[in-house]
Amino acid sequence: MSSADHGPVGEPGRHRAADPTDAETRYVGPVRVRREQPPDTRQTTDRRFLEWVDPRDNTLRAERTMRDSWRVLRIQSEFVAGFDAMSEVAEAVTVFGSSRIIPGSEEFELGIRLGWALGEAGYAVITGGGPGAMEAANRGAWESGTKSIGLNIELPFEQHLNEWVDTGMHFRYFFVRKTMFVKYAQAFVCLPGGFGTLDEMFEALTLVQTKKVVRFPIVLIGRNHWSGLIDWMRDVLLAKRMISADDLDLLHVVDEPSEAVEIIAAARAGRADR
Ligand SMILES: CC(C)=CCNc1ncnc2c1ncn2[C@@H]1O[C@H](COP(=O)(O)O)[C@@H](O)[C@H]1O
Repeated sequence: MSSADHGPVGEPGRHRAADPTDAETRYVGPVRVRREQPPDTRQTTDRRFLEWVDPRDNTLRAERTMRDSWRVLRIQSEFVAGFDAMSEVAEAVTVFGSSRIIPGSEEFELGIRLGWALGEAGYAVITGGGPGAMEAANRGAWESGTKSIGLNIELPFEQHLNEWVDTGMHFRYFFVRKTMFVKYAQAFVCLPGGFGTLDEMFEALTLVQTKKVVRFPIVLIGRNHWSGLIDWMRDVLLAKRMISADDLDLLHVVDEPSEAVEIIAAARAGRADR
């Protein structure tokens, strides 16, 4: 190869990464990218997808139309890869919970015990694959010997699948990943958590309330953490008739993993009686 293939010899900066092991590597979906300008780490696929474009600007509008068409294919491929990866999952429970709790804390231990109890009862455990409660539940699942699944998401900062995942996927689109959480699980268990956990809990709740999924228990573990929210639902939402009394029964609040497993097993028995 001539030096012309590499650009002018001696041009400042051109040959700095001569040792290929020095080049930084990142993944854009299935594509490995090296030797580039640092990516704008705030730019995730979801963010670009949801970004507003002024349709009165003809150039931008034409670009958006083309980009969105390609995007549909990428979204499709993410669904296909997800369906393939999950096709052998039999009975499973999805566990949500704070990404911020730390190993050694009481809540982390609770997550481990939950993953373990679900595994012992014969369920695979699905989580968001990240740190905190997700890692704890995956760890308990792994240690029990059951399938330990992590469905990770691209976020504006670097993401790792926790080390206790045996089947892992990395999604670019939030809504594709959310479909997987519901489609392959027979129940949701929420450990204490923040906005992400609440989002996942309310999504499940509306799916059950509108009967998009049936006989699908949603168990909240940690009375201390959840009781204020339940009280607010009763005192405000129910009092104003924005929900009905049965809607409150869709949430089971418990303290112990074994109670969660009992509720899930009872729903399984109900499904078997159908
Ligand atoms: C240290 C840190 C913030 C890492 C974030 N890394 C994450 N990786 C994977 N899933 C996540 C992450 N953060 C939030 N989630 C999703 O949102 C929920 C937790 O959100 P939160 O921490 O409660 O609001 C999890 O159940 C998970 O499905």
